[in-house]
Amino acid sequence: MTGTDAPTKERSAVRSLLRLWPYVRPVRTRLACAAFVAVLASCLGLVIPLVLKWIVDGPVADRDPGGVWLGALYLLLLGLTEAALFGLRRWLVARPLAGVEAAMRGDLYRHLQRLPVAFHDRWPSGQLLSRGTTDLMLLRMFLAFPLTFLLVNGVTILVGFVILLQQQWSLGLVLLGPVIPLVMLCHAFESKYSLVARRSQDQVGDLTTVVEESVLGIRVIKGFGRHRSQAHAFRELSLTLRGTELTKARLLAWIWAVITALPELAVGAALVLGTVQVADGELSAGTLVAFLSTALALRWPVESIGFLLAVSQDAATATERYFEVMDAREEAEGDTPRPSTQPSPTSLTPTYAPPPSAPPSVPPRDGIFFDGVVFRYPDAHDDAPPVLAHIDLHVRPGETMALVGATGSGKTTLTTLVPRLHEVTGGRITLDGRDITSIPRERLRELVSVAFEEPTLFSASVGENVLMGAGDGDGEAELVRALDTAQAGFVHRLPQGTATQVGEQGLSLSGGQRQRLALARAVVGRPRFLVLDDPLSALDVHTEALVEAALRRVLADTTALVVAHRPSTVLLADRVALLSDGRIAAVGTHQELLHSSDEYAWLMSGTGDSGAVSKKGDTA
Ligand SMILES: Nc1ncnc2c1ncn2[C@@H]1O[C@H](COP(=O)(O)OP(=O)(O)OP(=O)(O)O)[C@@H](O)[C@H]1O
Repeated sequence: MTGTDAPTKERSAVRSLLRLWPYVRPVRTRLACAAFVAVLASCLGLVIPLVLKWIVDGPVADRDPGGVWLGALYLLLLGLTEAALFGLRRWLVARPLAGVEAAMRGDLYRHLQRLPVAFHDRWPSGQLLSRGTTDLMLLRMFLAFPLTFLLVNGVTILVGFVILLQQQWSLGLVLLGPVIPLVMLCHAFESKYSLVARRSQDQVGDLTTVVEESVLGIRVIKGFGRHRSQAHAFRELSLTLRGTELTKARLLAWIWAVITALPELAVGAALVLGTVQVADGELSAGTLVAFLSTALALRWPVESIGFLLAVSQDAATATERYFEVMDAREEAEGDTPRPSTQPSPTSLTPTYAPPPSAPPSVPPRDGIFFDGVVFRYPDAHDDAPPVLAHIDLHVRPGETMALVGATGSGKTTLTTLVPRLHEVTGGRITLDGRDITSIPRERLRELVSVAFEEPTLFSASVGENVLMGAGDGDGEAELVRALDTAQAGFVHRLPQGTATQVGEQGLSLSGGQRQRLALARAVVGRPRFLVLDDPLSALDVHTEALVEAALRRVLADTTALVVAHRPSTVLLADRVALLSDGRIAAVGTHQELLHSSDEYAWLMSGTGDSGAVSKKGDTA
């Protein structure tokens, strides 16, 4: 989701904001108290003109200095009480609302961790970041200020008009004149502003994505001298955002001007009419002073409505964006369709029909068993053939199977299906005879350990990074063994050994060092099944040979599927499977395949053109 595919139709701000109720519910008493205190403070402000009327018509008219001093004292007390009440309101809301924001952020983070990989493939990370930061901050501000003040100002305006009509109903009616045009204009403003608010918040997300990519890819940018083009992309987006913000400001200026001007005109008309009435002796001077003071006291509550509506729209948009992520379905245990017996949603319409996958008729076997596995990425085009068209493969218990295939043939994709990072579209995978969809995910991911070609390290110590793959009881001894297997002895030469912090994505380590730590993480828990995606690609031949020797010992009691590009990695394996055109084209030992498969021989020789060979239609 980016700014470009944001909803463009009108939506109800109130309905969006009501979705916040479950988070606001626990602090509702405090919020209600704060609102009550604010209404009290605001209405106290309306008593000030009445005291003024008493001073003008009483002590001033009677030339009584003592009375004037008493009036001034009342005014001072009223002002101080009003200020104290507003302070109390702020104290009442500050802590609970920080809690609401933290709870929402916590839920968002937890949910993001549980969303399937397919979701993260689709969503730019900047969009997710901006929802967890800017949008939630907007919501906290909305709950702290505009929500209360929409209520407070509404009540103040209502009470104010009752006082005005009581003081002099004809002048009060003059002030009520602009209400209907103002309501219509506010409605028009809201519908326009909501669209621009959505656009602006999505653009903040896009901008965050560019900044994040620029920081993470700083080496590529510098290496290719791409600062200018990257800066240009950033400037373009930031200018677009600036344009959107200016549109927001223009709309706000327009509604603010209208909301200020119309009541001012009405107050002007009431002043003229009131002066005539005082001159005719129909109205006391004190009443006119009180009337105009009340009208002026209502200026801020009326004028702020434009601003409050705008902030409420921003908050409604932020709520909508927050729940777009929260509504995405998490990885659930038993929700996997059984595509081998039912058609998948995508397979109902495509013009390309994958070969019919036979129902899983073969009895489940021990080890890792791929039975007629079909896979298509959820966002793939309907016409595109599935990445994996029909995979039948059996990795026997304790066996190490190398997976070889041309670039883009689907090797990585196949490895992600075993720990259910993606769900199969058809067929099934069993581990020791048990369908992986019937194994609780947490258990499945304890059974299956993975290491990917692109190793990710977290901002934590080396030890913590490696032990992420360990069971609860594993400690120092397991860590040392895993580091030894992965030939990661270099960590002992780091400044604080295994306690050394490695930076974001392990930036302070070399590619090969990071790969060895990722490998150590994969083997530390002595997993029953191991899935390695070309785990030795960044190592020099000598280190690779050492890692292989150590891995062979680990792999002896583990069932492993290892993606391999190089003969040296293939030699780790008992057998090799060749993946071609979405199927397993051949299975055998390295030597057997070298003789029986041209494509395999070509892939291992590292020369020639893959397309030419793969078109030869190698068979098993
Ligand atoms: N998240 C994704 N969404 C859609 N298509 C994808 C996605 N990831 C990979 N693909 C496509 O699936 C195909 C197989 O990709 P995969 O990464 O599995 O190949 P591979 O055999 O591991 O390649 P390599 O040897 O280069 O690592 C490619 O055509 C790729 O474009």
